[in-house]
This record gives sequence, C-alpha cells and structure tokens, in this order.
Amino acid sequence: MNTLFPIFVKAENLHVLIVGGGYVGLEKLTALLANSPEARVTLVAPDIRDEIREMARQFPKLQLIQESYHEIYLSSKDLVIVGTNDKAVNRQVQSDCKRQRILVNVADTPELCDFYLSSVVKKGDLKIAISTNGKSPTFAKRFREVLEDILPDSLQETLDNLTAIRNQLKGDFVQKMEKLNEITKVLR
Ligand SMILES: C[C@@]1(CC(=O)O)c2cc3[nH]c(cc4nc(cc5[nH]c(cc(n2)[C@H]1CCC(=O)O)[C@@](C)(CC(=O)O)[C@@H]5CCC(=O)O)C(CC(=O)O)=C4CCC(=O)O)c(CCC(=O)O)c3CC(=O)O
Ligand SMILES: NC(=O)C1=CN([C@@H]2O[C@H](COP(=O)(O)OP(=O)(O)OC[C@H]3O[C@@H](n4cnc5c(N)ncnc54)[C@H](O)[C@@H]3O)[C@@H](O)[C@H]2O)C=CC1
Repeated sequence: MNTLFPIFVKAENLHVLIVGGGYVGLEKLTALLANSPEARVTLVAPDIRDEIREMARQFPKLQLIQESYHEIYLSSKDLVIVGTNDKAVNRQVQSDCKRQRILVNVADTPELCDFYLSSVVKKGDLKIAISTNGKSPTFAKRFREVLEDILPDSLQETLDNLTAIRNQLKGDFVQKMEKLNEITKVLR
C-alpha cells in the first residue's frame, strides 16, 4: 500500500539545511530552488561543487558553510536533506533530526526518509507532484516528461479565467461550489 501523504510546502517560510555539496547536494538544491527560489537554504559540506557556489551568487538566501556536519547546524532548521558520501554521517544527521523532530530526507536511503522529493510538472500555476512510492524515480521522471508534453500552455488562461469567475461569484460557499462545478464540467 502507498501510504505517502502529499502536501505542497511553502518552502519560503522555512529554513532548510542541505548536508553534502556533491552531485546529490546539487541535485536536491536545484530541485528545491527551481520550485521555491525564495527559500532560505543553508548548505554545509567540506567540499562544495563549483555549480553550487555559482548558485549562491544567484540566490541571496542560499548560504554555504564549508565545514563538516555538526549538530549545531540543525539549530533553527525546519527541514533537512542529507546526501553525503559517508553513510555514517548520513545516519548521524538522520538520528539527530529525529531527536529534534525535524523532518529529514536521506537522499539514497528511503528507509531513513520522513519525506521524498517528487518529480514536478509545472504549467503556470498548475503544479503536479509525482511519486512512485520509491519504486522507480526514473519512471517518475519519464512520466513528468509525458505530462509536460501533453499539457497545453493555454492551461494558464483557463486557470486565470476560473479565478476571475471565482472572484465574481456571489452567494454562499455551497452556491459558489455548485456554480464552479457546473462551469468546469467541460474539462472532464
Ligand atoms: C525514495 C527517493 C528518496 C529521495 O531522494 O527523495 C529516491 C531514492 C533513490 N533514487 C535513486 C536513483 C535515482 N534517482 C533519480 C531521480 C530522482 N529521484 C527522485 C526521488 C527519489 N529518489 C525518491 C522517490 C521518489 C518516488 O517516490 O518516485 C526525483 C523524483 C526527485 C528529486 O530527487 O529531485 C528525481 C527525478 C526528478 C525528475 O527528473 O523529475 C534517478 C534518475 C535520474 O537522475 O535521471 C536515479 C537513477 C536511476 C534509478 O535508480 O531509477 C536511488 C538508487 C541509488 C543507487 O542506486 O545507489 C534511490 C535509493 C533507493 O531507491 O533505494
Ligand atoms: N550522484 C548520484 O547521482 C548518486 C549518488 N548516490 C550516492 O550518494 C552519495 C553522495 O553522492 P555524490 O553527491 O555524488 O558524492 P560526491 O562525492 O560528489 O559528494 C559528497 C559530498 O559529501 C560531503 N561530505 C562528506 N563528508 C561530510 C560531512 N562529514 N559533513 C558534510 N558533508 C560531507 C563532501 O564534502 C561532498 O560535498 C554517494 O554515497 C553515492 O554513492 C546515490 C545515487 C545517485
């Protein structure tokens, strides 16, 4: 059974810690900032890839710390993503996070994750997150590409029109809901 509960997080309201500055750190950082460029992110690692240093120049809320992980860096963090090449460090970060009740993702170790990153389809304001319950991230990536191809760019216009109608509708909640359900029947 797939028991994952999907939510959409306002990452700009959070302070995220990324532990590890290699390929995995870069991948997760890119995924985070592509969706939430205003998120406050601290990345800690003794070796930090040049691409990450370049990103720090573009994203003022990204702070780099060239040090090894220490529990002190969990202070005032809401969410942690760890992907170092040292399994003992990854496990240490995970157990420190659990003790402090901070949600943690250990990039290549599903059993240590409180949450997974998803493949993300974006068409204007529409955002679809895809997960395979950890079964095949590659399938999630391919399915994202399929959805990106078939969703028309005009979708944003539809959403804008529906927002305008939504804002103009009079009546109580139930009346508005009925009207919007009626108008959107053509989408089925
Ligand atoms: C459980 C999860 C935890 C997490 O990392 O959050 C996880 C775990 C693992 N990934 C592994 C490998 C790969 N991951 C990717 C890609 C992505 N992985 C992502 C998410 C997740 N990966 C979470 C589950 C998501 C779900 O529920 O479906 C995506 C969707 C989001 C993102 O990371 O941003 C992003 C695609 C973004 C996009 O393009 O849309 C590729 C393909 C590629 O990079 O081209 C490969 C290589 C091919 C392959 O193995 O499939 C391995 C094996 C490591 C090893 O062999 O050592 C593990 C560990 C394991 O499975 O045991
Ligand atoms: N690169 C990939 O696509 C994938 C990698 N993996 C695994 O994920 C792990 C990380 O991979 P990469 O990012 O490619 O490795 P990498 O070698 O490019 O980077 C490792 C990073 O971890 C940091 N690090 C090491 N000890 C640390 C500590 N004590 N505190 C903080 N940071 C520390 C290093 O400074 C470096 O920035 C590896 O074990 C790899 O086997 C798994 C799946 C895919």
